[in-house]
Amino acid sequence: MSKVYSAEEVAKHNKEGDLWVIIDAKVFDLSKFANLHPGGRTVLLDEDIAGKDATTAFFGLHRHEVLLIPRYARLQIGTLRGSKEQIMAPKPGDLSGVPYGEPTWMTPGFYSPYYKESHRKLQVFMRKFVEEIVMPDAQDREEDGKRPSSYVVEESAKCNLHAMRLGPGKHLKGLTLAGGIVTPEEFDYFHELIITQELCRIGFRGYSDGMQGGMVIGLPPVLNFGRPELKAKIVPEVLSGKKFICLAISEAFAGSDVAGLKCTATKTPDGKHFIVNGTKKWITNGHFSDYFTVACRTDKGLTVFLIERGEGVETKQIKTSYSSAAGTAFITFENVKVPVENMLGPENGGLLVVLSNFNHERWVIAGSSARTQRLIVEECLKWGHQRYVFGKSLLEQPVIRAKLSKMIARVEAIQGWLENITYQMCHMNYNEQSNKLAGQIAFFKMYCTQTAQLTAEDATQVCPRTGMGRVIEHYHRTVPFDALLGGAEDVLGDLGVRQAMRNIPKNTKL
Ligand code: HEM
Repeated sequence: MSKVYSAEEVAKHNKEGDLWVIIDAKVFDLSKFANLHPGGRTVLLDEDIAGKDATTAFFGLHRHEVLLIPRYARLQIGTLRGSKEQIMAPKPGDLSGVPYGEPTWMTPGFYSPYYKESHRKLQVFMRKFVEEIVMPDAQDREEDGKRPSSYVVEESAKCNLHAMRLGPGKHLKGLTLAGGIVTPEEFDYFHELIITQELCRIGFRGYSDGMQGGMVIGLPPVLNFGRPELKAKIVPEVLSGKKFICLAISEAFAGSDVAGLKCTATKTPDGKHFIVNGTKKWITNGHFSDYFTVACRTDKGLTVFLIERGEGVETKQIKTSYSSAAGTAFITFENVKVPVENMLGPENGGLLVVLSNFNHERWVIAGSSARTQRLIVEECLKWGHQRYVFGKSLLEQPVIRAKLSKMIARVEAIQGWLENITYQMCHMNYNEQSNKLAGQIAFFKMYCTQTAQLTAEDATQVCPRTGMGRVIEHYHRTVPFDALLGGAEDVLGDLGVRQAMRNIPKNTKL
C-alpha cells in the first residue's frame, strides 16, 4: 500500500487482466475488479483511462465516498511518485467549505445576533453525533428498509436527544443535555432548531422520520394534557428510548379535516373505560410504536387518548415512496378497552389537544425543509464544480448558474425568515405564539415546501438522479410529503390570511 510508483510504471498496466489507474495521486489495481465494476469493464479499458490518471473521469462519475468504502479502498496498491493527494474526505464534525453550504451564522467571517456559545457548542456536538452515529445507520437502513437501529436510539437517549427534540420546557428539568453543553434552563428554540437542522443533513427523509418523528408529535399531548400518573409512567420510558410513541389522527376518511374522523370511543356503563373502534392511516412510526396518541370521536365531539399496544390493536406497514425506515402504518383498533385515566385533556375537548402542537410541528417541518434545501444547493454546487461538459465545468455554463442563483436566493431567504420566527418563539409565551405566530408559521411552512419543490425540480436539471445524484434523487422523490404533513400547503396559506383578517382593526380604511 505504501509503495510509490512512477507514471511510466503505472502506464504499463493498461490491459484486461492487468489494469491499473491513478485517482488523485493514488494507484489502484483494478485487474480483478474490472469484471465486477458496476459501470462495466469496457469504460476502464478505455485508452484514456487504463494505466492513466483517471481523476477527472472518476470524479465526474462517482461520489468521493465510493473510494472510502473499505472493499474499494482495498484496491489501492500505492501512490504516485511526486504527487500528493488533493481531495480530502471531510472529517466527522467538519463544516462545509462550499459557499452557502452552511447557514451564515456558521460561516467563518459572518455574524448573527441569535446564537450564543452554547448554541455553537451544540452544533459541533450534533454534527459529530450525526456523522458518527446516525449517518452510517441511515445509509444501511435506506438499503434494507428496516427501522433505525436500537444502537442509534440508545446513543440518542444517552445525551437526552429525544428530550431536546421536544423543545424547551419542564420535561428537560434535571437532565444533562448533550453532556452538559447546555443547561435545561437555557435551552431555547434555537438549540432545538440546531438539532432539527443537523439531523436532516443525513439526506434520508424516511430515516429521519423513523428516528422518533412520531415522538416529536405524539408525546407533547401526553406532556401537556396527560394526568400526572400517566406522565410519570410514559414520559421516562419514551425519552429513554425504551418505548416508542406516535400520533394517530389521520384516517383514510379524513386528513386535514379532523372534525370528519370516524374512529369512535364509547364510554362503558360503569364510566371507567372507553371502547375504541376504528382505523388510522399514514401514521409515522406506527408500525413499531408501543403507545398511540389517538384522536377519537366521542358523544359530543373529539377526545384524545393514550392507547397502549395490546389486545385489539393491529398495525400494518404501508409502503411509501420515501422509506420503510419511517414505519408508516395503517392501524386498526377493535374493541380496545382504554381506561378513562388515559384521556389526554377533557372529554369532548380533543380538538384543542390536536391543534395545540401544530405550530411547533409546522416550525420543525419547515426548519428541516430549509436545511435540506441547503444540502441540495451544496450537492449541486459540488457537482457543478466537478462535472465537465464541452470542456468546461458545469458551473461555467450560464444556464446552470441561472438555476443555482434561484436555489441559493431561496435558501438564504428562508433561513433568515426562520431565524426571525424562532427568535419570536423564544420571547413569546404559548398564548402569544398562538395569537401572533400561527399565521407567520403557516405562511413560512407553505413557502418552505413550495420552494422545496422548485428546488427539487431545479436540482434534477443540474445533477443526475442516481449514483452521483443519489441525494437529489431521494429528495425529488420525498419532497412532496412535507407539503402535506402538519397541514396542506393551501390550507396553511388560507389559515395565515384568515388570522390576518381577524386582526385588521375595524376602523381601518384606505
Ligand atoms: C477505484 C476505482 C473505481 C471504483 C471503486 C468504482 C466503483 C464504481 C461504483 C461503486 C459504481 C456504481 C455507482 C456509484 O455508486 O457511484 C461505479 C459506476 C461507474 N463507474 Fe466506476 N469505479 C472506479 C473507477 C472508474 C473509472 C476510472 C471510470 C472511468 C470512466 C469509471 C466509470 C464508471 C461509470 C461510467 C459508472 C456508471 C455511472 C452511472 O451509472 O452513473 N469507474 N463505479
